[in-house]
Amino acid sequence: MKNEKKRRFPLFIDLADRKVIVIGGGKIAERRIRTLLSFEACIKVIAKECSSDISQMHEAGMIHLEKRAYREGELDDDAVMVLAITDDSRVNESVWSECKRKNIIVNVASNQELCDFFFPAVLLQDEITIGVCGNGTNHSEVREKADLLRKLLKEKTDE
Ligand SMILES: C[C@@]1(CC(=O)O)c2cc3[nH]c(cc4nc(cc5[nH]c(cc(n2)[C@H]1CCC(=O)O)[C@@](C)(CC(=O)O)[C@@H]5CCC(=O)O)C(CC(=O)O)=C4CCC(=O)O)c(CCC(=O)O)c3CC(=O)O
Ligand SMILES: NC(=O)C1=CN([C@@H]2O[C@H](COP(=O)(O)OP(=O)(O)OC[C@H]3O[C@@H](n4cnc5c(N)ncnc54)[C@H](O)[C@@H]3O)[C@@H](O)[C@H]2O)C=CC1
Repeated sequence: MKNEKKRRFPLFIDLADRKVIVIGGGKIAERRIRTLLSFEACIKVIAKECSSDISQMHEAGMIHLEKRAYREGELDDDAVMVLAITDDSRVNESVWSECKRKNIIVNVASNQELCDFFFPAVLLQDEITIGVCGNGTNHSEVREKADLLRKLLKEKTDE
């Protein structure tokens, strides 16, 4: 089966108080940090520049932010996962190499081949968590389906 046709198996992990490192502080990083905060992860962000919302999260004590470039070799061994989300694919690839050496699970937003796991669209309702993920061929469709499910769940709750 060709790689792009492969289905991805959903795993549900306890992230409470566990260290997740995010390299990059732009649009995608912000969206994913918001999601991770719902799971009480201990989030460390390393980014040259970052969105004002990410700065505010740091000031409010919700995350730990280091505003600087990623330094090869710096990733903490006790991280449960690392997200490489800079707009420089070479930087993302060097984050990937370090994670491989240190056996840390890594997601590289710019390269599906370098993802140990994929970041799903996440829907939360009471005690239920729903993760939506495609096979990597149509990201917009994943977003549309997730939004449709969000709408349906909201309608059910409002009934
Ligand atoms: C494979 C995956 C790997 C990973 O885990 O990173 C990946 C990869 C890539 N996405 C790209 C683009 C877009 N992604 C979105 C949206 C989402 N993408 C998400 C996940 C994933 N994206 C992983 C599994 C996805 C799957 O199953 O298909 C979601 C679910 C979660 C999240 O991101 O939070 C989120 C919906 C969130 C929600 O609704 O809640 C949109 C639409 C939008 O933003 O409106 C666009 C623009 C439209 C387009 O380009 O199609 C690019 C090209 C980048 C470039 O060209 O620079 C790559 C790189 C590549 O394909 O190699
Ligand atoms: N998987 C997905 O859903 C999607 C993935 N992407 C990928 O994610 C990447 C990031 O997208 P956006 O967040 O929109 O980009 P952006 O331009 O908003 O943010 C990039 C961030 O990377 C930081 N950065 C750059 N070099 C750095 C370094 N050496 N060390 C630390 N931080 C550094 C910048 O300071 C900035 O905070 C895109 O280039 C693309 O490859 C883009 C769209 C969707």
